[in-house]
Amino acid sequence: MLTTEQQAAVNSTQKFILVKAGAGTGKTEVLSQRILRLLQEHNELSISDMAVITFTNKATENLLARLKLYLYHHWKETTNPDTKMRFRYELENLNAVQISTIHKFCKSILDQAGPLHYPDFNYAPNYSVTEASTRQAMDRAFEEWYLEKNKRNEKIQHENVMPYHRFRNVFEKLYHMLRSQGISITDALKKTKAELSLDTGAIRAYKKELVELLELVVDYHQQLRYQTLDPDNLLEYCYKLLSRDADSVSHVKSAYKYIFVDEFQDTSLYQTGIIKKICDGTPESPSLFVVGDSKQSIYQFRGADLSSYQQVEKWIKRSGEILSLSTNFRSTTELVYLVNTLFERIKGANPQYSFQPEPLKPKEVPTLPVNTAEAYEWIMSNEKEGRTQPELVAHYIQEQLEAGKSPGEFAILFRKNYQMMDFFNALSALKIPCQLIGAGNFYNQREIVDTYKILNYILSPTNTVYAEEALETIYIQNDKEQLKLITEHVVPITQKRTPAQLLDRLYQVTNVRERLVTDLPKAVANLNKLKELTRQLSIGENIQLQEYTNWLHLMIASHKEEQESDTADGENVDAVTLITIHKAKGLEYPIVILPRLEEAVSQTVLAPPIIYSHTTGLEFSYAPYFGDRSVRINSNGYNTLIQPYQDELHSEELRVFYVALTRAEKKIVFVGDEHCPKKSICFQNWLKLL
Ligand SMILES: Nc1ncnc2c1ncn2[C@@H]1O[C@H](COP(=O)(O)OP(=O)(O)OP(=O)(O)O)[C@@H](O)[C@H]1O
Repeated sequence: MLTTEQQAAVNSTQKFILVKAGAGTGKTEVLSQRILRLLQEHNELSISDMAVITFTNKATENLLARLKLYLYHHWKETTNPDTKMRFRYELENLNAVQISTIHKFCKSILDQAGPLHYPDFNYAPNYSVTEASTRQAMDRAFEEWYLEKNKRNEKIQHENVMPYHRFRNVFEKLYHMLRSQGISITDALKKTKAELSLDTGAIRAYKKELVELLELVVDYHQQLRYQTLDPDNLLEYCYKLLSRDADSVSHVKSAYKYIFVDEFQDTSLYQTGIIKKICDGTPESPSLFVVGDSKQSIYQFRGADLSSYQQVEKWIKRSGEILSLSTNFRSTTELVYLVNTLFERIKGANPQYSFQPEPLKPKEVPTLPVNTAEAYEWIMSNEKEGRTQPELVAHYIQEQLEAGKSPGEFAILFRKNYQMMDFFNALSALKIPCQLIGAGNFYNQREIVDTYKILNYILSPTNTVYAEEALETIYIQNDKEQLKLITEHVVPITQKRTPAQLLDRLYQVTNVRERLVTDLPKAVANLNKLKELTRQLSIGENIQLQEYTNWLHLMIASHKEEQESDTADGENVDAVTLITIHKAKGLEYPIVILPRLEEAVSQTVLAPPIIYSHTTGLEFSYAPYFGDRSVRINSNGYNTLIQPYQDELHSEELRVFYVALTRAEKKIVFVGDEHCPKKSICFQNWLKLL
């Protein structure tokens, strides 16, 4: 039974509606019920008159399943033959209607309008969507720029602070960040150039190089984009198209009478722009129904922008209706109180974080004092002494299964993709049925990511960050002697061997395959596969280790989150689910296990060499590559930017943590380590506030 608040959202007759509410309060539920109500009340309406935008492929599946169920029930219950026929038709059409991610929605608009030829954006009739064009543009720009510098005998300032491959890496991240956040690169260049005239000496030289490279990359990317668009382009182009081409706007308006957006807190600047172009308040404008929770905005790295969400909120406040829901239907009273108390305290201790705790109401009013300790338990590892988290968790689940629980009740939620494999292997070793969601991609397996880390070390053995990262890998397993072997036997031959030969050498020197083959045969198979892929990659191309490492990085990064379909993921099987917190958004599980709570955001993420200021453009902080790395060269604006930047990163971590905790229906199992440093900003230390 819907609550009064929920009914208000389902039945509101306003044209623009925002439902703003915390986790588990039924936002997706009211969105689905509203669709059903509209179909029931308007005989002429079909679900194909609606566009439903979700955030991930997983969320699309989830919503489709709910709609299918409601349509089916209505079809079954109705006695009116016309209605029966209509609902049967709707059910059959459900898979063909526009229920999709924003990327697919934009693609459908571009496909309908294209091919197009504007001076700053165009695309071929048969364009494909891939990440490859960014890499190609980057390759060409770097190659050309370095050549040109050499030809003119000009010194490259960045060589003082980082080797070629690292510079490329840093630059690629910068370019991706600017584009995914919808920052106009023309503006970024203009602002940086304006500051450049105020800078002097080395700072000016560094900035000048960044500007030169950015201009080149943009130029090449523009040329390549005719045939291949990347996911960021889809949103950018769709926005530009709708801003300039009134016919395209009219076409979308006539195609849809209703637009629904789930998880609107993860909207980006472009997405907001697209929605506002379509739902512009004119009589032909489709109605808009959006649901969101600012506490669950966790896709900043892909361009999610809370200020865009807040703008839409203001706009809907003026032209429509804002509704809220307060009862959490997902979790037990103890869990609801736990979440309320914990986030209130974390925010109290860290007022600088952009996170507004809003207490949730439990579905049943408690009569006795609520004991939040019943909502969770702890598992403490001691990784240093070999009491590892994957093993402890696997044994915990085994005991629970012996006590009568079923595997399908458990979900292990991870902060990072690469953390999953060890747990999967530990569960498999105990023959516990388990399914990995969305991590079935080769390049994100731990052994491949570890190979990338080792290659970074081989390329820059004096870099302490790389050395630390290398120690943690499956190659080294914190054995400094192993690292020494690599330094002595692999580092000196980097120039003389192909990447495939170097991998072979690395495997031999570290004995990695022999050490892993019994416990992790799949990891060994993957390492062999990587070597074969590498061999094929170098055939016909004289590829150097630096380029190879860049390529590997791109493979890992571009498969990072769900850009591509992940519909092959198993549904409704009685198995323990292993999934990232990001992918679990919108989903729910009886018992949630949260491992690796002691892991903090890495220093490389917390202090990136280049960041962007909306007033002064690109700002940087570099440590000299040779010599004393503690003496940094910072551009004028970097120091004032970095603290708010880090606060924002930690705010996002807090939101990720909120999403994780609110997935649970009955219980949460926290998994931390006895050696978690007291001062580290991590989930484990936040939990001490309980
Ligand atoms: N009125 C209700 N009565 C019983 N159960 C409900 C009611 N409303 C929602 N639920 C259930 O509560 C759970 C959470 O609902 P839903 O997933 O729609 O919440 P949400 O606000 O979208 O959550 P999140 O923000 O975490 O994605 C679901 O299992 C849903 O079926």
